[in-house]
Amino acid sequence: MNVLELDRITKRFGRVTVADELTLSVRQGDAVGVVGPNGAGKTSLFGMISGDLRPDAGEVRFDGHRVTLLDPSVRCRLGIGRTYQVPRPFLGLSVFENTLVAAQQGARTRGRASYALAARVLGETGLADLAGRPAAQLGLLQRKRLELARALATRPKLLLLDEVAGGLTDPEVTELVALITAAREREGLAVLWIEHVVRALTATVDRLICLAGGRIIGDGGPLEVLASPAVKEVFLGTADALTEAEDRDA
Ligand SMILES: Nc1ncnc2c1ncn2[C@@H]1O[C@H](COP(=O)(O)OP(=O)(O)OP(=O)(O)O)[C@@H](O)[C@H]1O
Repeated sequence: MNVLELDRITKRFGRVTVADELTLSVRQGDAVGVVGPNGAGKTSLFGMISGDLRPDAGEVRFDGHRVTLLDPSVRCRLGIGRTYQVPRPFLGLSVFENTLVAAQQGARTRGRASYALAARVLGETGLADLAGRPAAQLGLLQRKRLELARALATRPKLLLLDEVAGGLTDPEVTELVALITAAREREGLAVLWIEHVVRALTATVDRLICLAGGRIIGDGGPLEVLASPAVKEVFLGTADALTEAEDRDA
């Protein structure tokens, strides 16, 4: 069953087209990577799924609902959780409080249930020992973990990850991949993951799409998509980086 359907969505900013009659389906439990050169429209695509951005035309359907015109908070309660490229915790709140807000507002839990959910997610994301620390005092990996914890605490059916591996060391990427894989296995959630760290994607996803100019120019198994001439062409300057990542993973 499809959890997400984008039906010919179009979005333009002046002369820049970030989605050009883009059609995409994601099935329940799928893990789909999203790559594309800078400015391809990846983050805008997430915005139209999460509700931060409205398409000019086309429809977004989630879990049987037409959500195209719904606010982000409503979509979140329906089961769309997302992380942002630049983590957005409430800096004045502790790690636990940040996660609790997500459990209450996103998953609509109350009282003891919300405390239990927040505590469980902090355990799963390796943040339990930092529960009382103000978010402002966290390092990069810990902020990324908190971003993930906040998204998971909304109990999503679809998790949108926007470059959660960027800026991390190799062992940190491995830890993050394990964490995301475990969350998928436990919750059966679908994942859409924008990532420049291709190694993280190839280790996690079953399917990769490549965006360029607001269109999908590659869709299929990760290695097959990365090897396609159309995808290599749009990456020109970074083609070597992609090949190196493939070689490392082989
Ligand atoms: N709110 C906005 N107003 C005007 N232009 C925008 C807006 N949001 C995005 N754009 C433009 O749309 C294009 C696509 O941006 P988007 O962030 O979706 O790309 P991306 O594929 O996520 O890029 P990156 O890999 O660099 O994060 C860019 O040229 C960007 O400048």
